[in-house]
Amino acid sequence: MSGIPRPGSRLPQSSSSVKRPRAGSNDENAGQPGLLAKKKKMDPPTLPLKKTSTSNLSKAKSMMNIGPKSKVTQPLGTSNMSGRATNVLGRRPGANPVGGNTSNLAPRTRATVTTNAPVGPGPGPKKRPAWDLKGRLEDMEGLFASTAERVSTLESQNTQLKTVAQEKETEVIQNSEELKSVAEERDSLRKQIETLKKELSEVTDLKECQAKNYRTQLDDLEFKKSALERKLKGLEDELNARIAEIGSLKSIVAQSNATKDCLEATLENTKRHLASAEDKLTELEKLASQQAAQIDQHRENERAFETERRRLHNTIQELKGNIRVFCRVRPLLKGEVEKVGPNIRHIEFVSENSLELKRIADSPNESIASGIKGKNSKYDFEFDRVFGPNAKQAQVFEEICQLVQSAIDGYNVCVFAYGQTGSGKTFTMEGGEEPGNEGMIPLTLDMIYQETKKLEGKGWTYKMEASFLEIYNEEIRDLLATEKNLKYDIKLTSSDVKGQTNDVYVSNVKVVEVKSPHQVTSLLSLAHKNRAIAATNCNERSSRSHSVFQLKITGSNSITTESCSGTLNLVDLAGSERLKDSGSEGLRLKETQNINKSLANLGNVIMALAQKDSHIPYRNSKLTHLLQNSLGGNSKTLMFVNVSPKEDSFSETLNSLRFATKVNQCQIGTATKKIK
Ligand SMILES: Nc1ncnc2c1ncn2[C@@H]1O[C@H](COP(=O)(O)OP(=O)(O)OP(=O)(O)O)[C@@H](O)[C@H]1O
Repeated sequence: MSGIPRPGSRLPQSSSSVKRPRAGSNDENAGQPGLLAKKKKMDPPTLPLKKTSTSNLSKAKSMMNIGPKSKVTQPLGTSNMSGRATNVLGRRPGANPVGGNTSNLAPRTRATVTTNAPVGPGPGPKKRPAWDLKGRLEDMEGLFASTAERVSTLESQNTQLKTVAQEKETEVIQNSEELKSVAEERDSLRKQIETLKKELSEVTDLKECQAKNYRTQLDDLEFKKSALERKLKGLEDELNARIAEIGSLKSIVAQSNATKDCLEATLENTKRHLASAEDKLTELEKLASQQAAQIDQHRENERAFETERRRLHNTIQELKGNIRVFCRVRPLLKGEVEKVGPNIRHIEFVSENSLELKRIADSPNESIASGIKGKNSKYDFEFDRVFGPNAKQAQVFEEICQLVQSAIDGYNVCVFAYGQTGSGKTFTMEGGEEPGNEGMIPLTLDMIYQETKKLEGKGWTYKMEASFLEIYNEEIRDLLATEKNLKYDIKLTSSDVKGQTNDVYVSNVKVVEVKSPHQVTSLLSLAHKNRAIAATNCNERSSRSHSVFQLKITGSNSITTESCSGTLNLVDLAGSERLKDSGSEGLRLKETQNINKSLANLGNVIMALAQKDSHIPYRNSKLTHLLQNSLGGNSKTLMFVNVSPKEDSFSETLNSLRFATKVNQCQIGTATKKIK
């Protein structure tokens, strides 16, 4: 900056003391390189001006001869060196500018002159005496002339200075404008700084907020990272396991490859064998077709053998007699053993088909029935088979299975169980409750199923239809009935084209097709239930009625076109005790009379058949009427005579055995097979 002080600023001590702003100083322009640069551009013309101004001032001083010892209190054109605020021309603010008005200057100069103060440099002219007016005038004129000269010089200097001042003023104006623009710029910069600070604080807040978010996110990410690390660990473990698995699989693959090679070799070998086997197969097929023809021939023969077997079987049965009698003595029951001991003293089992009934002298409670010999008397009986108390159900069934075979072959078969109450009839026919004690009915069904299954291979198909009846007081009841109050009548139906009335059937009776042997169990339990409903005591009821289980077996052969039909009757007769011994009266008397009548009629029918009577009294009782087709020429009959082992039943046992003997002595014609 030039030596011209800014308005309001301190006047510098000397030109040399004028401080230039340095970069990095505290001057307000410091740090504004743009402005400094501007100033630097402006400075070069200012610096010479300063020198010029200083030298001009010195010149002016010397021209005015103003020295330090001058008594002029306000020397013109000098600067106030005391440091008080003056303008560049040494004037104080408000003083007249130097050279601005010479008329103002003159009086002052004159005033100065009047003070006789030495003017100009040097020792000055010698003081003239007061009287030397001329000299003093000359001095005054010389002084005036020099003063005028100096005034003109000063005026020219003043003009110069004015120019300079104008320039400076212009410069000052420029500078002040510049300064203003700089200040404005500074203000705007300050505003910008404020704005920036505000923005900075906002940004800082934002950053903090973001940082917080980032920290939260970082925490989340840390958590996820640890979770992922754990997962990674798990995956690594799994990977290791997989790698191990792959290793083992590789070894398996290697083994498999080895096996595959081996198998391929085997395959090749097998192919060779196959080729030879195919050749053999062709031979075998030839052989097989030959054998198939042979098998057909064998089957044909077998069917012929089967027919022949049936014929021979029937012949054997005929030879054995169409009525056969088996005697079965049941074991002593637990309570009976406790009373009389384990031994059956009065029955001796002589052989497989004979027994001896002895009257024991000390036998308790035994009344002597009519026709019974005295004490210690013996009665021998012979039957087709005698079973002792140890005979098992299966053993008994073995003997009757021939008859069951006959029923399958198309014969009508009738199996009776005859004997006094409690002698074991129901046990024999239906069986006991324990497994292995199944009676003739379930065992028969089992056998029929097995046999018909075998016969399927020979072209036979069979159908089994069962019904279960009870004859109580000469009335028929259906033990399988699901409906009540139905009327049951015995009827005959024509079974052939000639219109002969052969088949006996009961109206309204329920006929159930039996498709499995197990079904018989449910049929037997239904029959028991229906019996229990009919009487408060089932056992009592069962001993007072005849029960008839009928199984109609029909078969047809698709190869031979044969067909057959047989009916198997398994009859559990009512107790055969004598009327006078039972002491019956009322309903019981009627029951006993009916039982005895029907049993007697059964005997009569058998006798009539044996004697070949023209009239067979089937219709005299419901039982014989119902069994008409199963008693006679075209049927086979087996009677079980069941015997109680109790000594006090001696008379009843004797009667039963006598009745059975009579039946056993009968020869009832020749059985005929119902084959179409
Ligand atoms: N062979 C046997 N082995 C073992 N127990 C038998 C045998 N026979 C019969 N019983 C038993 O003797 C008792 C009488 O038999 P069951 O009821 O069969 O006689 P029942 O002649 O049918 O009599 P009811 O005329 O009263 O019907 C039953 O408890 C039965 O279990």
